[in-house]
Amino acid sequence: MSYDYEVAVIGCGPVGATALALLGRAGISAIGIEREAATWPHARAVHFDGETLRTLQALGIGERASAICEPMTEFRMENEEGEILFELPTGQFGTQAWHDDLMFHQPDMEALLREELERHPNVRLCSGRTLLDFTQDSDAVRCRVENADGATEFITARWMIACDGANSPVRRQLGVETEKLGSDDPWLVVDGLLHRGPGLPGTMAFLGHHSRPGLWVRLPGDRVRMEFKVMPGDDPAEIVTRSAIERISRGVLSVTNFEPDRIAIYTFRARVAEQWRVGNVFLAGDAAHQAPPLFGQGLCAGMRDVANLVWKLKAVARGTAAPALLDTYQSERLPHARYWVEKAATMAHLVQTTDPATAAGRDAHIRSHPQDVYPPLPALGPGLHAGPDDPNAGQLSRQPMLADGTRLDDIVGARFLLATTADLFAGLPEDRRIEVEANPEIVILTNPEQVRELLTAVDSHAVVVRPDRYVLGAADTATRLAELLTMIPALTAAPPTPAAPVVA
Ligand SMILES: O=C(O)CCc1cccc(O)c1
Repeated sequence: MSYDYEVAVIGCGPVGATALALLGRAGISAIGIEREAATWPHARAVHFDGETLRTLQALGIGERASAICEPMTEFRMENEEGEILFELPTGQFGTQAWHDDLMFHQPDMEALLREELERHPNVRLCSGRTLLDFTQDSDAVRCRVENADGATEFITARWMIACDGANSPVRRQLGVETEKLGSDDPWLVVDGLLHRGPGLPGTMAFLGHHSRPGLWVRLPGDRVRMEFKVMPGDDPAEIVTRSAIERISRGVLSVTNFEPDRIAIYTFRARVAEQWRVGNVFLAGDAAHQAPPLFGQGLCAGMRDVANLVWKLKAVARGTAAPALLDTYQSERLPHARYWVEKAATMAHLVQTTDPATAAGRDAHIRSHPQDVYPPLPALGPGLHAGPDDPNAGQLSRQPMLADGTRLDDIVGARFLLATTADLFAGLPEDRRIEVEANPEIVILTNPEQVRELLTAVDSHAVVVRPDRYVLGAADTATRLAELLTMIPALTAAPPTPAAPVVA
């Protein structure tokens, strides 16, 4: 079977563009089909975590992305009376060798991603084209696409990644249902420039005001975002006026000091698609999961989706892994994303209570359990790792920053990493050692400066990390390490069988 491209990416917002850029780096031929002729001029997402920066680093744009972000400096929650219920430390370089929390203006970030796409001749972004429908068989997906001039054409691809948003036409055509995890609540989102006036302190505040719950977010430059719960009795036409915004922001966004560029009512939703893979079609980003913006994980989760998927597509396309590896996309990513959707829905429920007695109970609980506020990072669901018996398996690995300022991923690239003590590696059977050393998909590091932090984190003498930076497993004996290595597809895959794509 021949096809025009190995991958068709439907929808090229930040998640789709990242998928295309990762495919570009991986040398996989891909087309992006984007309905809009130009990128949206307004922000939707505003927050990346350190893991996302690591994905951008893998694209070679980590520093440039970081330069257009502002680190979060303070994250707190206050109640109706202005009492601070929790304040989380922010602003530090974390385990990913980037700031843990970074705020950005989405149009700037999308421009950077699109610029990156230009560098890859194997990927092509087609804007102003709409996927009308598609069919698939076991070999390929056939897309019927409408061009800007109204003409239709057919594009075939071995796989499709649908990054086509919360309303995902692809998900609908597949008949995939979504699981609802919280209530649907209308909120007013206000974005703009705060030219004069201090705004609220810090970068991120959950305003647990039972009279009108809200969020405060400071963005790079003069940009700010505030979100307010729409209350019973609000007049939808009045609530979006500048004087209403001055009133409900308690004067923070006043008519004279604040210039809005987006005022919209949107619905906080918590949803997870029940199936993320149907044949050769994969759902990613908002097509697969939607969370209220508490914890700012919506886009981060979408970036994780495509970071998880693309290295697997490459391995299967190049014959270094069996096609069954692609089944681990849903099994690993769905529970992980669901965790964040559930946590965000729970936090949204707590923040937006409008009953004073319930709010008082919430405040008392947070005062006595401040450590419960920020959820610990989840592990991947079952898949290509040694969990659940190995507590490190399926967890995000750390990224050491070396003494000369090099980030370790820049040495590892998009490969498996075996970080180990020299002694443990020497204990492997010789034929296994030679095989691992000869495999171009695996980097072996034994230099103590490079591996110390990784080994300390897993409290072991060896750790295997996947190309998406998740831990495959840790080992303390040569026998266990040899077992772990058998899980690396490139060491066990059958010989390649893929048909060569015909690049249009
Ligand atoms: O309101 C938004 O869109 C994001 C809010 C946000 C950003 C970063 C961290 C966080 O907890 C919430």
